[in-house]
Amino acid sequence: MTMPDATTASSLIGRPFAKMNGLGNEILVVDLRDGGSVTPAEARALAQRPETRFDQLMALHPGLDGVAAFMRIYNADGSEVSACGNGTRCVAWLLMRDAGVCDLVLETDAGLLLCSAGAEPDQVTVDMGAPSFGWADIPLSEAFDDTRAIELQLGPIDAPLLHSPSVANVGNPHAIFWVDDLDVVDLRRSGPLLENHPLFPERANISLAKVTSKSAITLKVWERGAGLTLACGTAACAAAVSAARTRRTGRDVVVTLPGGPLRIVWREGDDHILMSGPATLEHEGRITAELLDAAAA
Ligand SMILES: N[C@H](CCC[C@H](N)C(=O)O)C(=O)O
Repeated sequence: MTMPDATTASSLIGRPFAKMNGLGNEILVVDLRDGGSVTPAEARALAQRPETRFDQLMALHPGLDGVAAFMRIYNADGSEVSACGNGTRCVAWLLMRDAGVCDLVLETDAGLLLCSAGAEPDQVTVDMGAPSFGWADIPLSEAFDDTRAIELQLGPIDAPLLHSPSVANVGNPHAIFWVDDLDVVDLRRSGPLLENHPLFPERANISLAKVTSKSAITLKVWERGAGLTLACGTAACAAAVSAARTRRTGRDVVVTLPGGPLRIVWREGDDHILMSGPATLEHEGRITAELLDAAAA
């Protein structure tokens, strides 16, 4: 009798998946509400396959009563995180399609996320909850009283290329550098240095943000655990609230990323962040041992 190897014994075999994207941010949704779980090695294997390639994997598990699903979120490097804005829009779009409803609630470690269908068939709005700005909430390894501009710079001490980022936690940690030119540095080189800077004990998502009006920001993002992506929903949220906190913009902005625009409203009153944008289905399928066999490598 041959012993099953890791792939044939995987709880993922046969589970349905949907390959989607949110403004080009590649998302793989795997439905495990009937059981199963994802290991970091399995996530890394699926991230490499053309059929299932992703920046983030959204694993759906049974949620509390009234919740459509509990989401566990994995970056392409296999690290598990607590928020993914584009991925949440994709999951909401898929589950609203399957249930024939116009709104639902999703749950993550970071809390409950109210999702609703937008005016256009591919548009979804997610209430991402309220941001945190305390240095220990980001988290940072040093105390800063004012997290609208912390002491961090890149480049010559007397003429830094990047400096004084705003930081915010919107379910995950973000550092937003304000620039006049989104190409002032090559994020493929400076992104990993900043993502892994000792100031960020849980690493961080790194953005270059250019304010173009009181209601418009353009953004480039180096994502923690995924690298350069075409879009990052939580970075758009972090940039929007940071721009408002520093009086660079109002609280209702369009954030344009390389993959396209997101509308972010930082609501007065409860300080919840409402993120609106598209969710696109590419194809659906089921997980096979072949798709996972890189995990055994
Ligand atoms: N890389 C992020 C998770 C995904 C964020 C992004 N894809 C989004 O749409 O929010 C992190 O490690 O916190």
